[in-house]
Amino acid sequence: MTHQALIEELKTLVDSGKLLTDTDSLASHGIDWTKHFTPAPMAIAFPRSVEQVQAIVRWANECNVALVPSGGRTGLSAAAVAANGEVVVSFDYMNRILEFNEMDRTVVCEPGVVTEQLQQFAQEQGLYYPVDFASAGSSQIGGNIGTNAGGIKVIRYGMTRDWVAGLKVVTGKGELLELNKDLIKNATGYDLRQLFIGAEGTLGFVVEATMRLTRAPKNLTAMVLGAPDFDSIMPVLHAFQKELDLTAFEFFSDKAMAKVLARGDVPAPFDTECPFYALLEFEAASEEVMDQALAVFERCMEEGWVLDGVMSQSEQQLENLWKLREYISETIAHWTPYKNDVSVTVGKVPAFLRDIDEIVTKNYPDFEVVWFGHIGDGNLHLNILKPETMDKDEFFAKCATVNQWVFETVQKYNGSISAEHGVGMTKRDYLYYSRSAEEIAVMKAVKAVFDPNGIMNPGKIFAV
Ligand SMILES: O=C(O)CC[C@@H](O)C(=O)O
Ligand SMILES: [Zn+2]
Repeated sequence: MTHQALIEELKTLVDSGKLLTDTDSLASHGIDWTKHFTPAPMAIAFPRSVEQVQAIVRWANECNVALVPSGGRTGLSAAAVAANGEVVVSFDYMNRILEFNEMDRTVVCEPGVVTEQLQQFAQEQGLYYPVDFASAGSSQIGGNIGTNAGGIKVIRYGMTRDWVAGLKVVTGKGELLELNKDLIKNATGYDLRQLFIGAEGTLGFVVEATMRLTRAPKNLTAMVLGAPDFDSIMPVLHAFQKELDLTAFEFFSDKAMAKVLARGDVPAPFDTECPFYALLEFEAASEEVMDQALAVFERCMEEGWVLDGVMSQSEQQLENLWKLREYISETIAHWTPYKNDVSVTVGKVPAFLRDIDEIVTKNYPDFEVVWFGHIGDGNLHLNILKPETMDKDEFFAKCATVNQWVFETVQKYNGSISAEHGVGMTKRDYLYYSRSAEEIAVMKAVKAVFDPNGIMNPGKIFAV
């Protein structure tokens, strides 16, 4: 079938005007936030119903056309990039909240519901959807499920996986499966819902998700603390966790802070300059909790783990302190960073970070290295900034040579080469550092069951 004939047939499967092939749409919907792939999709389809998604999948099987799922396109591993003539299936028009079950505290969402839309809906019901990150204003629930998105509240609330009560999926064969039926208890064999979470659209499309909500936190209060060295950060975490249930524990280096402050729209937390900063958050539900937090803070100062600190006294101050952390990724995007998103168990973080820092300092003497991340979960974001004058391809090639040592260290510590950004195309060649050959073989076999013709997001997680 000719290219034009394929497009004409596909057009009949979606509502009128909901198949786009103009250059701008192909460029914008064929890519995510990774900047090193050239988008080249065949078309962008915008289904409005489960039936339309099924029709697209059946058509793709018949015509042997690959499909790429597309949500808010805020991914950082190129899992939603269409660079090989695929049809992008965008969920922008399947974005309704369908149902709220008060007794179950669940919300039934179409996959295109934006994370912030769900957070706001929860708030209107006096409840809370706790998975949160800087891109919550654009990312969609379907994409969050596809990548098992984490973010800034994982230390207390876990990952997206922990909030999915049930899923409806269209497999790579076009079948509609209803997974777990929103039950809390269900001991009836394999939990297929979990397979689709973090599958990056390689098994099928999520077409409906029931998400759990929880009690809204009371009087969230943040502290930003300046530390004299990295080794002081983990004792601070330990000291606070002994007394309080933290809702966040993040860290960032002086370089990260300097870039954010240079924007001019975020106030400095205090004057003392420190090499590292921790941002922690807790529910100051009573005077007693507040006193406990202040007592721990004083102890950290006495021990020399903290040089200076500030605590939010209002919503506005809470927001401003969070901006210091949440603006980092967007701010450093200007330097086309080479990204790593690695994790180890929390107890191994100090030794692991020291080893990795040694590797990057030795190998990137001329590059700026920016450390930040969700250190309370053992998740570190290592960003290497491109010098302004260096060519992009040369820079990425240079960074890729150092990967081997970084990932060997990850493997040595039994860590993960992708903590929360997924594998996509950017990390697929390194998957074996985190998953055994047997595991990868099982994953491929699972894919073949749900997607025998290999039309679902090929080339993501593993090469085709
Ligand atoms: O840009 C990054 O490396 C991390 C992005 C995001 O996961 C964050 O924690 O801000
Ligand atoms: Zn992150």
